[in-house]
Amino acid sequence: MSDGLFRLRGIRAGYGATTVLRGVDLTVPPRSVVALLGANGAGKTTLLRAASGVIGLSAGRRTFDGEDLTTATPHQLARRGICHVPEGRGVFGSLTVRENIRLQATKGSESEAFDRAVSAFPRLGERMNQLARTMSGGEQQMLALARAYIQRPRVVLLDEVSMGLAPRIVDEIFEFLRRLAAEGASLLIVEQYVQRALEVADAVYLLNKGQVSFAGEPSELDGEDLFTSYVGGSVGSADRVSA
Ligand SMILES: Nc1ncnc2c1ncn2[C@@H]1O[C@H](COP(=O)(O)OP(=O)(O)OP(=O)(O)O)[C@@H](O)[C@H]1O
Repeated sequence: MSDGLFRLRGIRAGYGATTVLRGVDLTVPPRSVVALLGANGAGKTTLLRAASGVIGLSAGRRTFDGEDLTTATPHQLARRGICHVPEGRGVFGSLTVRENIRLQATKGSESEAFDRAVSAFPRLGERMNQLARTMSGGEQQMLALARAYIQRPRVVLLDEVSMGLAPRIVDEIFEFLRRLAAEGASLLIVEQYVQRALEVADAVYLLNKGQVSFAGEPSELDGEDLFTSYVGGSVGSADRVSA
C-alpha cells in the first residue's frame, strides 16, 4: 500500500518526567499542506520531534502508507521519506555547501543532488565552496531546505523555516514550499507567519497546551479560535493573530 497518508494517533510525548503532548491526533493527507499553529510553548516543536522520531512516544501510534512506524528510529523514518527540517536550520557550519549536500546524497547520485539543490535555490550554486556558517541566515535556511529536497521526501516537517529572515527571503522560501507541495510532497509546517501559513495550507490544526483545540480547513477557522489559541503566549507579531 502506498497511499502517502501520515497519521499520528493518541500521541503522548515530552521530556523526562514532563508530558507536553497529551493525546494528539493529526493526519497529513497525501499531497497536502497542513499548518500547525499555537501559542509559544503549546508543543508544536515537540510534536514535530515526536513525528520524526527525534523524541520517543510514551503512548500513541505513528503510521505512514498504512504501515505502523511507531517504534521506528529517525533514520528509518527518513528512509521512508519522512524528513524533518528542525528549528535552527540543522546544517553543518564547519562544512562547505558542497559537503553539506554531498553528505545528504546517496552514493553515486551526488551530481544529481547538486543539480537538484541548485534548481531549488540557484544562489547555492554560487556558494558551493563557502563554509555554511559564513553564509547569511537566509542562505543557511535554503541549504537546510535543499538538503531535505534532494532526498525526494514524501512528508516534510518544517519548523519555523522563516524565523528571523527578511520578507524577500521568506517569499522565496514560501515559493519553494509551494513547489515542493506541487511536486507531490506533503508538508506539516509550524510557522510564525500565520497568514502565510494559512495561505498555503489545505488543513490547519491548533495546538493548545499539548492538545488539539481545532482541526479543519483554514476557511473554517475564525479569528476568535486563533486568538484564543494564542492567548497566554507571547504573540510577538501582529501577523500571528491576523487570520
Ligand atoms: N528539551 C526540552 N526539555 C524540557 N522541556 C522542554 C524541552 N523542549 C521544550 N520543552 C518544553 O515543552 C513545552 C513545549 O515546547 P515546544 O518547543 O514544543 O513549544 P512550541 O509550541 O514549539 O513553542 P514556540 O512557539 O515558542 O517555539 C514548553 O513548556 C517547553 O518549555
